[in-house]
Amino acid sequence: MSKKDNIYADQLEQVESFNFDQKVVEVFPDMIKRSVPGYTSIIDGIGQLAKKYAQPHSSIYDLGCSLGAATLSIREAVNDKTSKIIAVDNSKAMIERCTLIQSGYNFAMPVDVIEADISDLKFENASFVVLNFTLQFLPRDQRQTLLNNIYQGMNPGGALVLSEKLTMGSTSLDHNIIDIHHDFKKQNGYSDMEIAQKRAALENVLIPDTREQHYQRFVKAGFSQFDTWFQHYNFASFIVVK
Ligand SMILES: Nc1ncnc2c1ncn2[C@@H]1O[C@H](C[S@+](CC[C@H]([NH3+])C(=O)[O-])CC(=O)[O-])[C@@H](O)[C@H]1O
Ligand SMILES: O=C(O)C(=O)Cc1ccccc1
Repeated sequence: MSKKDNIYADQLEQVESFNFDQKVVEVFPDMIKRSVPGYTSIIDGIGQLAKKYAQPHSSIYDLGCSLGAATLSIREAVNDKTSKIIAVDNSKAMIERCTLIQSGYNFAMPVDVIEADISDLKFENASFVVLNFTLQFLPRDQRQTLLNNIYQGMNPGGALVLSEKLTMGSTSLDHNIIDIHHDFKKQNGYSDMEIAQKRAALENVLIPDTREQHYQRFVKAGFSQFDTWFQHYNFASFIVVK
């Protein structure tokens, strides 16, 4: 059972930039479910999509795996011991906890949990790649290269699932959707102060793109087929097929 997220519940003298440290690990399942509309549906959907796209004798990548929720969903949905999942995160605290969690399950598909920067990876024989709310934390100038690398290492017929917080640009629509997302967080028990302090912590850390920016990157990397398979407010998930 995950502890309740109260990281921003008290007024802080100075709000530091958000990072995935031990404090966040302890509350992460609670934090992400109360903060990301549709998170549980997306995790379930990733398992279903893996059933369609994961190939035997191939590698499946979960990039920015955190505690490995997507990895678990795939391992549960795809009962194949000939393929393997490589779950990667650059937070030591996340990787330690993720390793412990994954070892507690007895699914057929083996899993390697690795502490690394996803920008340093070389992809090989990939059939299914997951970036579930991770690309938004990568510096903007590294995003295209990562997608190119994934495309290069992907087998024909393979697929990428990319989930992201979107921006609608500097528009009144964007302002209204952000307001609605904050109302969602309030309904899930966060106070106005918690919402404001978390927002400040994420400034310049979580940098959202527009749907068009994502679509342009898919085309530039070489992908020909893609669509939005899920969206709840400004949180969307794309399926991108090679
Ligand atoms: N360059 C990087 N290299 C590796 N990991 C990174 C990098 N940058 C950020 N991360 C990692 O990406 C994860 C983002 S959380 C993903 C949720 C998960 N996918 C889930 O399905 O529950 C999303 C969120 O909290 O909004 C964190 O664990 C970071 O350490
Ligand atoms: O909390 C938010 O406002 C978010 O955008 C999502 C989120 C969830 C967990 C860690 C960082 C960001």
